[in-house]
Amino acid sequence: MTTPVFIDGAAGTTGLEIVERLTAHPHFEPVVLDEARRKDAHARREALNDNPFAVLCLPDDAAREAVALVDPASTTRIVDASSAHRVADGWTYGFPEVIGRASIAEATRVANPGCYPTGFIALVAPLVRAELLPADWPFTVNAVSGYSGGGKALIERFEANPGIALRTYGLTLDHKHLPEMQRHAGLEHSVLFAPSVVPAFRGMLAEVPLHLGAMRTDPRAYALRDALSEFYSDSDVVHVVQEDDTAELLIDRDAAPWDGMELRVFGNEGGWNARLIAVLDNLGKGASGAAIQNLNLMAGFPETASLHVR
Ligand SMILES: NC(=O)C1=CN([C@@H]2O[C@H](COP(=O)(O)OP(=O)(O)OC[C@H]3O[C@@H](n4cnc5c(N)ncnc54)[C@H](OP(=O)(O)O)[C@@H]3O)[C@@H](O)[C@H]2O)C=CC1
Ligand SMILES: CC(=O)N[C@@H](CCC(=O)OP(=O)(O)O)C(=O)O
Repeated sequence: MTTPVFIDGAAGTTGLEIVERLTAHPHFEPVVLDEARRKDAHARREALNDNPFAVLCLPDDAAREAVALVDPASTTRIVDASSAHRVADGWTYGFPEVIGRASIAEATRVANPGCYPTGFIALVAPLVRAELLPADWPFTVNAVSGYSGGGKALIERFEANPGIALRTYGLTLDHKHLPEMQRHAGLEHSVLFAPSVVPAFRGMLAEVPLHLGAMRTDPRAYALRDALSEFYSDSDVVHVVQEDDTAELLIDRDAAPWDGMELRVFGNEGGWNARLIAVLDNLGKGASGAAIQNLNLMAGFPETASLHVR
């Protein structure tokens, strides 16, 4: 006996990966609408109300519309992969390691984190909570994503233009991920965010460079690594790399799907300056993998069932 999960937006980039993971899942089965009905409001309303779980893999406006289609008396529990509800009242932020697994387990409305915020919040939230980094610090995050991060439109653009070697964007400094980064990392100020896209299908590096010597909390790089390591010690998804002597980090053009995340802390001699770097798959822990992890916790199944964790 498997538990049905309706995927609204199953034909999209994130939706397809969720269907793939749920098809291989021992306890869930994906429910999708056929091509003729996948945007039909009546068919979607029925599927949204008649299944115990629904995952929204839609643009923000369509995700809000989907939530409005759910009858207030319906028992359907929702995971929204869009950015529509990540700082909204009544929604639980779907980052089990940071928010707490119990909060996800009992939630009826879960907002999946954005891919870039997943890396940033994973690095910064535990260190701010431990008062190693000041909550009022002017944080910067530099990040690189595979082009699937922009959904079908950006995939088409990159695949039609193989000459693009790098695209930096967010140049108006008002990226839609700023509110969730500030809120869920527990910061007093908005983050300065510099995202770029490279010609690899999937993959992501999110980096927070820090002048530790200028902070009143006066931490050292090794202390940050130790604190992160302790914080994630019970996670089978997030892994903190110890004693890091890696000279470079690469994004592969043809990487396989991956639902884990690695956190790395590099420091100069003396540990006065640091580069905190999260390595993840924008479509894995940054989207579909996180959605499955949240569904597993909500349904009481093993947290990593059907996840690609190594
Ligand atoms: N790609 C990523 O790495 C990540 C994406 N997300 C979020 O997940 C959501 C989906 O993104 P992504 O999969 O990349 O986007 P895509 O553009 O690849 O897919 C979106 C899908 O939604 C469908 N759709 C649009 N409007 C409706 C509607 N009214 N009813 C039913 N279906 C509709 C689209 O249909 P059609 O095929 O006809 O266009 C498309 O299939 C977005 O909110 C995105 O921000 C979150 C984290 C990471
Ligand atoms: C490369 C690229 O375009 N990335 C997307 C974010 C992808 C993601 O995290 O999705 P959400 O917006 O739902 O959070 C962007 O910058 O808007």
